[in-house]
Amino acid sequence: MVNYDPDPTGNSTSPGRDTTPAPQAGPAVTAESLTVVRGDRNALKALDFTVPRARITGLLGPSGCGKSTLMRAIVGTQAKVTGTLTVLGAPAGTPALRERIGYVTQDPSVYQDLTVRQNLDYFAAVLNPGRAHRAARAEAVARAITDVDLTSHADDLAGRLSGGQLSRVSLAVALLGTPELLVLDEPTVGLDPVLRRDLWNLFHTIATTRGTTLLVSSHVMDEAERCHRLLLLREGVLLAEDTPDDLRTRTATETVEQAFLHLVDEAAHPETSGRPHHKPPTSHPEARS
Ligand SMILES: Nc1ncnc2c1ncn2[C@@H]1O[C@H](COP(=O)(O)OP(=O)(O)OP(=O)(O)O)[C@@H](O)[C@H]1O
Repeated sequence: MVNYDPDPTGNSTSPGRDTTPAPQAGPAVTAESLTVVRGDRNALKALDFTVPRARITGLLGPSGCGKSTLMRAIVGTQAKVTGTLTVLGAPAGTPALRERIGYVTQDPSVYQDLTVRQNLDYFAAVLNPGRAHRAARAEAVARAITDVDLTSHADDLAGRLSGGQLSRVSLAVALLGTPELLVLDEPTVGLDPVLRRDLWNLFHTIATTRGTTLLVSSHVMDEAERCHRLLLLREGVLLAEDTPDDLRTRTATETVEQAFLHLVDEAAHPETSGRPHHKPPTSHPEARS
């Protein structure tokens, strides 16, 4: 443990040519020898990586590889973290970081018996209380509802929304505070292809126009193509930290999924490393669309 606060209670969405303005400062997240113990095993094993500012970094890997654990460490809710983890210039878990980070977990955290707008009004009031901020709150709520495309459901009870709609309400809550870092744990699970595309478009808009850093986890490998950078994780080990293009080039593969499988094989059989897989293997069992 070096700098982690142990008690944190306190139509294409592909990035293609990267036209995002250059980030102004150092990385949003820097990890050195980041290790997390969960139960009797290491869920994350001595990870070194950075997350650049104002970009979308995809955190990809199969179920159970440690994606949520890594996100929890970054937002400061994970116990038994060792190594160095610096977030927006401060040790992860520092209380002052809370209002600078938006975190959406896999479980929608909204009140089922309130409407979408009432939920957002409530969280806006918690973030920015007082009569003097009423107009600013109303503006923030209206913008967040538009951002996640829930205008037509604004007055529906959250308890009557679909899973995908509910997760968009959670995202809207996270957007209320205009966070510098947005950490999204599998935000597109259960969404139809149109909504997934729209959400990825939104992520790009947020990164490009607001300069927000996004860390987005997924185990759907084709979503990797929509990220500026990737962290590929397997069994708590970082297999790669690269752009999708460079990853494909260096593994001589055509898709990030093939690149992932190449790296898995390479890690298992280092003696054959350097021998690229030209032929795509059958679909990875964890990949789903
Ligand atoms: N509460 C817990 N206690 C002990 N071990 C846990 C706990 N939660 C998760 N783990 C273990 O930590 C490892 C990483 O889990 P994690 O939830 O971070 O994976 P993930 O990549 O986010 O998976 P998924 O894609 O299924 O959400 C797994 O081996 C898991 O079994």
